[in-house]
Amino acid sequence: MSKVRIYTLAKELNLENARMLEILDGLGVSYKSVSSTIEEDTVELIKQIVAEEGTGSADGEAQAAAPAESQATQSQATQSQDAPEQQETPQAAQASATAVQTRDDVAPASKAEIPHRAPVVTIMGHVDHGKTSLLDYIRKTKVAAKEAGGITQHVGAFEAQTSKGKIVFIDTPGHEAFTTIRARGANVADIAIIVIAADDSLMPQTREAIAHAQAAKVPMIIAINKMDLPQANADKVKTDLTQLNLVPEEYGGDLIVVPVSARTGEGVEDLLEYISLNAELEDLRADPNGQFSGVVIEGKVDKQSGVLATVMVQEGTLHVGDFLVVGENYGKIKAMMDSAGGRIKEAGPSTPVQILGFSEVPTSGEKVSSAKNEHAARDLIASRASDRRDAEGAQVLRKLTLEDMMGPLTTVRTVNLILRADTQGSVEAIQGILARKESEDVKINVMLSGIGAPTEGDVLLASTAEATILCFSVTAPGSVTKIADNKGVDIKSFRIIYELIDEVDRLMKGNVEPVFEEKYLGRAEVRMVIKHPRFGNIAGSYVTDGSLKRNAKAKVTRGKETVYEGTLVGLKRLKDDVREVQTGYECGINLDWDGAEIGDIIEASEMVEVEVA
Ligand SMILES: Nc1nc2c(ncn2[C@@H]2O[C@H](COP(=O)(O)OP(=O)(O)OP(=O)(O)O)[C@@H](O)[C@H]2O)c(=O)[nH]1
Repeated sequence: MSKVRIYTLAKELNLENARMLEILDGLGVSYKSVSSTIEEDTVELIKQIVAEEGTGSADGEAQAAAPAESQATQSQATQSQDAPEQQETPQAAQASATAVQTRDDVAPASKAEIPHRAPVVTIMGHVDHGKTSLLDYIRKTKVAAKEAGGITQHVGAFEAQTSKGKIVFIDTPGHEAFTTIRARGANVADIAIIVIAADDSLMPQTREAIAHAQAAKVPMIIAINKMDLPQANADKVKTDLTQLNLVPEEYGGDLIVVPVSARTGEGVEDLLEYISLNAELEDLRADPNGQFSGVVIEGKVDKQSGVLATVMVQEGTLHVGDFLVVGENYGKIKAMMDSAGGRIKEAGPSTPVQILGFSEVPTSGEKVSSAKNEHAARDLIASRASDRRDAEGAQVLRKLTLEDMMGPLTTVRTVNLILRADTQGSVEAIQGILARKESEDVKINVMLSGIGAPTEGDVLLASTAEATILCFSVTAPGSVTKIADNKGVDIKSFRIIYELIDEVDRLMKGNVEPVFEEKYLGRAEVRMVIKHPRFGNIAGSYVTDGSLKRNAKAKVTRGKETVYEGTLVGLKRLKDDVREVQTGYECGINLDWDGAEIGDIIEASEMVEVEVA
């Protein structure tokens, strides 16, 4: 045997994988991941280094006893730049103040001292490829049976105990759950397992699942399932993956591919081991003493208990009696159950808990925070409600700031696309042309391409990744268009390839240099000020030039001085709300400001996009 896998050697020498990679980096050895193989000479060299350092086997026991601690010390130097972020929490600040005196009863202070947490894993893949069976197998073999009761109900996640520690599985398979959570800005999963049946290889939903994981930048592990079947062909799956630019390790890439069978259990231990390895490399940490934050995995109404919500604790610790705030609702935790149905009093990071105490059913993906007491919970809700109102009111204003619309001009931009066409030939032809269009400033990212009409899944992906769906010779069914409209996703269909390419040009150009110009609309003179019980002051005005439009930018001048700049939030003509009032007419103007006085001039303008050649 001449070559050895990195993680096997790490195990043999009782070294953390991270440390092993450091040594390899120091030696200038290139590798793809911890499961890459290294030459025998290198192995010998590493053994010498470890022996000289006196790390590894010699003090292996100590390391094993405190892995978080040892890794912390090793990576302290590199991680210190991350530390300020963590130190901002009051707990952490307090901890750093006391850390010098005693280390025993002190809250973690810097990232390196924050304990590791269990990885949260999601399973995605094509229908019938075995997602549920795989989850069931893991649940059956890796979840400790509860002493009392024993009936585990579906709560949306479960904790598996493996030889490498705890792994938390989101047990709603499929990418809908994944995207719904992500669509709300939360990321729960640390690792995505993409299940591919060995007798079926890559299918449309496999591609979708891969695109979802890539869009979320969540590391993937491929599980080739149904290896027990005589027609299983793992090599075909691996070759097919390379066509998506996903290259398995044994072909020289860095994609981890594990053959498994959910029926016989073959390979499942390996899969769990790879998950733990990956988690170790990701260096997942969370502070159990920090400010609590979590995400709703699932919410439902139970006939007997009432509203039940499964929350994934991401940071801090939850206790029975804590007040929780979700959106603009709050609740007090009356009881907490772990995912196996046992009652618990507290729950730390990476723990899915079922909570009784919410009055409204929270939606998956909603973020959960805690409040000291009921009063603080109400305050938080009040401030959220007011922020929301401000945001709603400011929507028009926001449209007007160039930065918001364009972002910084100097960075490389990416146009995210989902491509749908009638045949594989068309897909390839379009992709070929698009590949030649990329420039230094604008990258084109075809997140997903497929044959046939766009699906609801495409729309979900497009909405989270801000992608445009381009169709060639296929059109979206009405149900999909409706969802796209709701989510603000553009679906564009073309019958001529070059029209589609023109659209891409437009998107690329739009992304690089949209230029906005302020266009004068008209002005009005304030003739009287009317106090309105609900809307504040209304400026009774006469339009002297051009026209005024609702939602236009407004500037109020008094003599030579500009006294206000903001938005014309409402326009009335004889008590009716109107969109526009022309010269020579009287109207009531509602600004988001109450200071207008008789004689003031209100000038309206709007920002318009200028075509760039
Ligand atoms: N032979 C064999 N059959 C399997 C294996 N895993 C799953 N199956 C079978 O494949 C079928 C589909 O399995 P499921 O676990 O329901 O697949 P799924 O991906 O969860 O399907 P959906 O929930 O419908 O998306 C079932 O009949 C399983 O018994 C396996 O490893 N070997």
